[in-house]
Amino acid sequence: MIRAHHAAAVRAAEEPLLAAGEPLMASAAFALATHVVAELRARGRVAGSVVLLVVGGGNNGGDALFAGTHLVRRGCQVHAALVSGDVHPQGLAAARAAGVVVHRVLDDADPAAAVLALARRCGVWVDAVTGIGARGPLRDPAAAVVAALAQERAGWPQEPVVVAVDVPSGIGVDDGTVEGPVLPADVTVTMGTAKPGLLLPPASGLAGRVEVVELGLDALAAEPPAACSLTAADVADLWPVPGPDDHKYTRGVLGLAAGSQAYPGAAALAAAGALRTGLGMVRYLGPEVPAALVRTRHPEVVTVPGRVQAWVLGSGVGPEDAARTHELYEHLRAALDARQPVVLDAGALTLLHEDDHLPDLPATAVLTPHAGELAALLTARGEETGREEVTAAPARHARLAAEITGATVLLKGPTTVVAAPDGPLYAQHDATPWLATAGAGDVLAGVLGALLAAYGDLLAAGTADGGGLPASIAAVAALVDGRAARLAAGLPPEARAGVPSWTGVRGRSGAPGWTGPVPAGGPALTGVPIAAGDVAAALPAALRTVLA
Ligand SMILES: NC(=O)C1=CN([C@@H]2O[C@H](COP(=O)(O)OP(=O)(O)OC[C@H]3O[C@@H](n4cnc5c(N)ncnc54)[C@H](O)[C@@H]3O)[C@@H](O)[C@H]2O)[C@@H](O)CC1
Ligand SMILES: Nc1ncnc2c1ncn2[C@@H]1O[C@H](COP(=O)(O)OP(=O)(O)O)[C@@H](O)[C@H]1O
Ligand SMILES: [K+]
Repeated sequence: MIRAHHAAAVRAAEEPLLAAGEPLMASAAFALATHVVAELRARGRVAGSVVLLVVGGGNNGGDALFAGTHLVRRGCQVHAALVSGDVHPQGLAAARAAGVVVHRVLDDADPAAAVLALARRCGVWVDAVTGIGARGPLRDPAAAVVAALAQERAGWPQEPVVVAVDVPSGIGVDDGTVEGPVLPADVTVTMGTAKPGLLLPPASGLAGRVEVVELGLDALAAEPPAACSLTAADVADLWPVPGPDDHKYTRGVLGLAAGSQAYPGAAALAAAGALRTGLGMVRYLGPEVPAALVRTRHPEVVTVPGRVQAWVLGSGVGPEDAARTHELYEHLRAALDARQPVVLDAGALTLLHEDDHLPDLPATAVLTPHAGELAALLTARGEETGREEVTAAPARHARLAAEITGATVLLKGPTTVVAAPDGPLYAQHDATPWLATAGAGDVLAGVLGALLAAYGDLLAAGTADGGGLPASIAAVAALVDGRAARLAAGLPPEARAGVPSWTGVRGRSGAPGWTGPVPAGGPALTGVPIAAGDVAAALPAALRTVLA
């Protein structure tokens, strides 16, 4: 699990160490320099490379200035552009003494142009404008400098190498929002622990590879993270594996009330996802057209009522289908009365648009909206919200919906965000954009429902919030579903797997003095198109990569 903590928690954990005289900044700076050197070495050579430090007014800039002293010793030519009038004094003195060339760009009529002219000669840009001390989006002059660098880099996406210190300056460190200019990083070297903004979208998309520098912030180990991302090892911990005494009822029975006369396919896709996740039985309840399709495609599925341990409700049900929506309502009431976990997808989400006919939901109810559905739900419940607002701040809106309804919310999108009314946020970036295809959500609902069914008796017997278990189950479902999508698309199972491959050193045309690294190129893996059924079919292969 990658754990991320809020800025305030990091400060609190640093306090006793700083009071005891621990040289945290020296450690941070050395680690930063080591990572810059590693990036340079991976791309060619270290000595002779030209490095730009973009230095702000706090300790984040201090990290970079001290790192600069190490880089000079490794033979780099290091320039520091000071974008604040008041930078870390000891860091500045040490940098000067070591031979870092200091540029007071604020004395220039156009600081952004001055930094840009300098940057064009440098193969590595170290973004040390702000870290956890940032308040709001970047302000000028730092904002103008960062905007100019970001624009320059957009034209040369593979050069220079951008290394962000702690976080890419300008992101919402605690919530992952991006409300002003940010320079996208190739690597973020983050101090002590990850920060939520490195995991949560949209800011997570600007962080590149994240390297966590161990600073011995022991106090954080005892605290629940503010946000986290599960990894393959967490799947192995949570995935239900049958023992010798298990039978189909102990393995879990999923009640599936999905699909309709108009959208029968959703029933078959959700069943496919559930069956390949592993459970005792899928029991399908619905009209004859989808029921017949499910029986044909999946003869294992039972289509008569009976005992279940969890439900998937609503995939493939349109809000105009009043009769089917009423059936969903009856299933939901019964599930809540029996304390059974339940997935509310698509048409079942509209049941929550009014709050006077249902009790507050428990966290064992998991909502699976995409951004549009979440915006509609929030608006119906008195929080006027558009789809774009959800996309700009997914974590905040998922949490809000969880607080309003009491349920756990799995918000679908490029990064899946899971929020319960309290506890950590989960951010899973395991899939591929090829997954954005009709029916993919139905498969995911089936995967999630099957996992909840396997944990059904435990969740029904436990506390109403399931002790945070429903949120971690939802994150695991997104992870495995995302991996299956990647494998189906012909991609390696891990998203963001390691450093992109770069080799060689060449000069940058029109950039005299350029001595930095340049990527060898070669097309990135794009993968191939997939249909939702392919994702379900790839689930066993995806599980082989995590349960072996
Ligand atoms: N406390 C410590 O000794 C350690 C701190 N560390 C580093 O120090 C950083 C935190 O340092 P600080 O608390 O000094 O804060 P930062 O350096 O993150 O930010 C504070 C500076 O940014 C400016 N600033 C704030 N908001 C701004 C905005 N919106 N636009 C433009 N400028 C803005 C402030 O005026 C101030 O100069 C961490 O992110 C980490 O990089 C590490 O060296 C580990 C040890
Ligand atoms: N850009 C993207 N990158 C990766 N995954 C995506 C992206 N956009 C959507 N997804 C995923 O694709 C699936 C689409 O589900 P959904 O929108 O419910 O489709 P449907 O309702 O047709 O089944 C979800 O798992 C979602 O998280
Ligand atoms: K930074």
